[in-house]
Amino acid sequence: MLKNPALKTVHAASQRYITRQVRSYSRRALTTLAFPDLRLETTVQTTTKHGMDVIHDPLLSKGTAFSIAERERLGIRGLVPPRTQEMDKQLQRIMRNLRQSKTPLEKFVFMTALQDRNETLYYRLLIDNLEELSQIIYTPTVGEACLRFHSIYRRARGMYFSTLDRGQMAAMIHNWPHDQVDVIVVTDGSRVLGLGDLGANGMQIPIGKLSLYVAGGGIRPTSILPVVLDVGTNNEALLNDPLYLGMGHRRLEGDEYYSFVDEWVHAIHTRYPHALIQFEDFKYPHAYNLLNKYKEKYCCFNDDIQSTSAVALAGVLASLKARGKSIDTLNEERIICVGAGSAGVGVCEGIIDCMVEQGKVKTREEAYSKIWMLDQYGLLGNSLLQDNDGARSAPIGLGDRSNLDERQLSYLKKDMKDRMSLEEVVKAVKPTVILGLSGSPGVFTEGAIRAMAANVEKPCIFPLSNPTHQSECTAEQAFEWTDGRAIFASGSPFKDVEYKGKIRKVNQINNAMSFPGLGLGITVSRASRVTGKMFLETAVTIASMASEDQLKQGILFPGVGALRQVSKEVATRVCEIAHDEGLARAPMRPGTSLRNEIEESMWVPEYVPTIRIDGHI
Ligand SMILES: O=C([O-])CC(=O)C(=O)O
Ligand SMILES: [Mg+2]
Repeated sequence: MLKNPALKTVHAASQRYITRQVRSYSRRALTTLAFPDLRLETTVQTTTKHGMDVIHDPLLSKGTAFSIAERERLGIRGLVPPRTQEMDKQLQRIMRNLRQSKTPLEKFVFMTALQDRNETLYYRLLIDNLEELSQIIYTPTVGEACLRFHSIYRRARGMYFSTLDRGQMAAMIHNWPHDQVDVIVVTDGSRVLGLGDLGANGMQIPIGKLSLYVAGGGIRPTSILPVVLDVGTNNEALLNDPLYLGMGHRRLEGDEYYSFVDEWVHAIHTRYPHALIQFEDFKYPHAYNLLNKYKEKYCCFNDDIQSTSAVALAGVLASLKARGKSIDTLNEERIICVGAGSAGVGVCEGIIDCMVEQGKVKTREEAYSKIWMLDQYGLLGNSLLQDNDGARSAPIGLGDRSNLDERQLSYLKKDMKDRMSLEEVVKAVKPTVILGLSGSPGVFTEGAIRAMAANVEKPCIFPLSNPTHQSECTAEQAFEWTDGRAIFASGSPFKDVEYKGKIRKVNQINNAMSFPGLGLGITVSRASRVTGKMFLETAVTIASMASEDQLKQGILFPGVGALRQVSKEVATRVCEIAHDEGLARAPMRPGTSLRNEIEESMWVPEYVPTIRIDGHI
């Protein structure tokens, strides 16, 4: 066992037993002068590396925090400044430097550099300042980092599978240095947030999502894998940019595209059969087609469709409570959804599933009748009733309803004119909730929101597109146009708003609230599939987290700062479901509660003594 390369030993161990106990070393070894920092019960990490290789490995490095004994053992004496600095001092220094960076993008580059040097410190900093720093390494700044990926690129992270690699993927996957991978986030960069096709620049999204898996869901940093499937890009600016780092051809489509993804999924499955695959930022309809193709065969889900849906549903359910209603009255809501892509359709399907599950609608069709969907041309309505006054109808050749698929057509309102504007639909429908998943900033117009507020006491206004500048309206607008009565939630963070002398609370409905906990539950239970029930219950769990007092103030659930607590609850529920549905492959440890098991399995960034293994101990 000691002959194994050290990291291999650590990674092959189960999620729970992250590092080995010193107990497994002989007492003789422990009494030697090389181990004065260890006691019998100390947890250690082991490595075969030595000298500069230890300092330059971000998974092993402690920067200035190596103890004298470690410096001796690892051959790094003299290679770092003499004073051993504890983590809290390092954190002070890093935070001071970070705050000196002027722009969010500079902060992003700073954080990436820290992650590349010392992952333990990076995650400690992130966990201690989640609210502030998630806005840098994740939405909204990650959007800007994707736009500039090819100019801020410094150091390799994650894996790229490109059209050059067809036929080679099953071999290539072995280039990844870790034997245990629990969570993979993969994108083809075709619809990055609300920013469109960014090709291989989309890599920052899987990296950012996985940082939240570690910081918010306690997944081990060695067990994550960010992936870009570079099938080309249709983004002209990138195609014409000589510094672009992705493939310089147009996107594969049709069979070529699907067989490319197929090869990758099979390659992944051969090396990492237990890993959870999260599909991220795939454009419509690829997102749905891939999900349908793989969800019954592999442990996978689509974040934009399913976890956005879970958090949006959680938001709507919590808003019912905030309006003094019971959460099982969802069928009484009138919901407008602006956006008919993967996120819009996904969110609405989650709401429909929940209405059906609550049993208050007789048929699925009845549930569809509670949601009015608009795309970029307006309401999905009856084109025979289309108003052809020119101003409102789309130019010839655009807005052709014949390309709507079955899923979108379920929302088509046969008794209403096609392409009605949002304001017209609001006046006709008197919605209680309005959802924005359009990627079109400003589509929640003043007229539409004022018309909504004229009919309901507490209008729920949820502009969910990301990043911030793609939001359908701002928090200030929502409160101003509703005379401060709105229950407001956005996809990207906004600050609370002072309106008429009172602070109005904003909420963030971002899938970040759900996927880390879901991934943790799947990892601990080793669930073989991700099911609809898991998402439904994730929503109900999140919706039950705000106190009565918070609900009264318009707070729907705790924010990103409380992500670890939220993840613990979500993971516990997901584990229970995995066991109930017969999908769990990890046995329950006798005598432990699921919640304890989840808690114990969450990785905590702290320095543990490092031991060099060279076969002599
Ligand atoms: O990344 C985010 O902030 C949420 C998300 O998945 C998206 O907007 O595509
Ligand atoms: Mg996404």
